[in-house]
Amino acid sequence: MQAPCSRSVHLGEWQKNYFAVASGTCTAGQKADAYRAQILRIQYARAASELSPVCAARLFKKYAEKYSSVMDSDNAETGLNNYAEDILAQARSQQSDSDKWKSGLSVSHVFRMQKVQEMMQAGRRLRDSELAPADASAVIHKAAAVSDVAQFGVCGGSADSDPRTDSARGTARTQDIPESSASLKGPQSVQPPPVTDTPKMSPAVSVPFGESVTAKSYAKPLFASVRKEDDSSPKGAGGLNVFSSDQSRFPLACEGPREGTSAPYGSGTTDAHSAPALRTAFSKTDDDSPREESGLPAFRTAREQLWAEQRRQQRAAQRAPGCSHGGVKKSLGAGRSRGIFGKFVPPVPKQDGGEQSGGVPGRPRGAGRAEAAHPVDERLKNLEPKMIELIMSEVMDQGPPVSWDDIAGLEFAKATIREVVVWPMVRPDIFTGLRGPPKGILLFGPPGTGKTLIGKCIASQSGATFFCISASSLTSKWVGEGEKMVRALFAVARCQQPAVIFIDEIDSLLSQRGDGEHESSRRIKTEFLVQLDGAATSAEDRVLVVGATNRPQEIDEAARRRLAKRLYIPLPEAPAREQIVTSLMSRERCQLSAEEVQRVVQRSQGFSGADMTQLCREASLGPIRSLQAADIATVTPDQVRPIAYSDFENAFRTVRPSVSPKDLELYEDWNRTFGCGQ
Ligand SMILES: Nc1ncnc2c1ncn2[C@@H]1O[C@H](COP(=O)(O)OP(=O)(O)OP(=O)(O)O)[C@@H](O)[C@H]1O
Ligand SMILES: [Mg+2]
Repeated sequence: MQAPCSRSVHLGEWQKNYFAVASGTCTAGQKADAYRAQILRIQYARAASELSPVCAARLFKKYAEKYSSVMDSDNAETGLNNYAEDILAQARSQQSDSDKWKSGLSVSHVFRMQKVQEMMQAGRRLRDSELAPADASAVIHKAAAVSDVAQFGVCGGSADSDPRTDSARGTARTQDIPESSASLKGPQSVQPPPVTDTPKMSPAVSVPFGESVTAKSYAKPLFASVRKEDDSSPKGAGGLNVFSSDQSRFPLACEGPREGTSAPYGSGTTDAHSAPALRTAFSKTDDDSPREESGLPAFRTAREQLWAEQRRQQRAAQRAPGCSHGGVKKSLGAGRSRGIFGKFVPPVPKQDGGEQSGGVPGRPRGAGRAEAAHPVDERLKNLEPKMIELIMSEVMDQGPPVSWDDIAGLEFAKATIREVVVWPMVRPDIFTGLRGPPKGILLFGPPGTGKTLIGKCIASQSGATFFCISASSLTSKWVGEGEKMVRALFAVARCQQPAVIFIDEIDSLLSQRGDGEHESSRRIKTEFLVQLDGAATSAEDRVLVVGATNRPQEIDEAARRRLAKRLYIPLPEAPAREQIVTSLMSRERCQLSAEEVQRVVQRSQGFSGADMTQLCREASLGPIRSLQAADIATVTPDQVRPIAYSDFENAFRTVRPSVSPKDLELYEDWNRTFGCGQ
């Protein structure tokens, strides 16, 4: 035994199996285990394209023969002499490679079986009297796996011999059998009986599982013209495990086409083992099940069964070119409904609607125009449908609308965004040439100042198709697919234009390139820059990228250049803080006077918008905290007192500004250096 071409694959297992078999101490069952494991490994390696078809075919043939020689051998010491069907059934139910071979047979229980006892007696009678035919009508059931009977030389035993001791002598004992009872020998040592109508008893022949079969039916010629003798024993003829080593006795077999040469793993030169000639006596069926010409199912060896299954798999693989050989093709996305050869479903629903249109649920607001009948865009044809679906369902905006008034302060930023985003979308005919909108905007500033809020507002107000994606999800959520995702994102956006792609935390996507950078994130960044550069877009494309970050200094200079409009989103000024407090308190029961509101605004100098929101939350809990714990369960909302200034005073004790003056200085520096503000 030798390792397959790809030595790195399962090398340890190969070696283990090799030593197990070569040691000479392992049993036939262990050998069968080892060979079977090798065959499986060859199949796996082939399916994973780790082996060439030629190499796989050669190895498969080799190990199939070895396996078969153990399976089909009637030698008690070197073979299992089991039935092919049973062996394969057990092989199929194997859970994993490490499962050990477990034969359904055991010496102890087989010889206790009544029918086996009857057969043994019949065999002894036969031997003693050298008589023929007759009366032995041993009925064998599935549980009686008879092959071992022959293996243990039952036929050759004397009346008083112990079958267990006989078994040790095995084949040698069978040589004592007189010629007249040649058919009683085990498989491969049996000569086909002459065609005769005289039924002969052959108690030791192998019988298929299932139907009860009278022994007399086994004396019939096997692979020539088989006559069904008894309707009550339909499998009688098919159950014979009789093979001749001298196949010239079967002219049909030799003259028929040599199927072995067309077998997928055939090497072109076939011998009696690799291309079982007897099979040619079978009329071929679609499923490769050998059937006798009488139409009855025929016996086939483990080797034949393996060949047939290989052929079937091969044909199935040819019918479905997307499938790998005998394996499961890995695909992107767990719940993928279509394979790569599945019908392409355009992301843009056609007007006639329906499933076939490829309509994607969860259409966003502001994408109405895109629903007009678009032909399938050429630019989407190279993209994976899964990616497109992901973008349509997960990336496109969903959520409550945000208006410009909901954003306190930030007047310059809001005006700029209106100019850059909204107007060009309303009047694309005016915003052309030099007046054309920038391809990218960067919103930068301390945390919690409303950058994401602005993104949501753009989504609601721009009327453009809005794509919102967190850069971190590109690098973590769609691991390994981020690059494709970026490409798909821009392609879909171009098809749905005017479109705005909002990328939150863009610094994690476009951070400075460095040595320690992960390969996948470097690829994502490169792809993003290519797309952002407009290399893949035309000048008329109305796709705007809006990035938001609170770490602008980490952004790669190449990316910075492409995000031409860089807007500083600062901490809210006093009027903005007042607006936030007033807006939030207007939704609650609050008794703050105008003067108290001003006091709150003054005390909250240096707070971000998010800090202001947190302050108001904390203050709103004041009335609840003043309740007795026991009252919480029974109090009605009306009984909760309004929010008072004292609650804000308490809140100031716990809520502090989240942005330090030092950090603020950095932002302002960066704004002075790279910002586009006043
Ligand atoms: N200008 C603002 N007007 C009204 N509310 C604001 C404003 N700025 C921040 N907020 C409040 O703070 C919350 C957080 O704001 P947002 O998520 O937009 O901050 P951000 O700038 O994106 O922060 P980060 O940089 O940490 O992502 C908002 O949900 C909102 O309640
Ligand atoms: Mg944010």
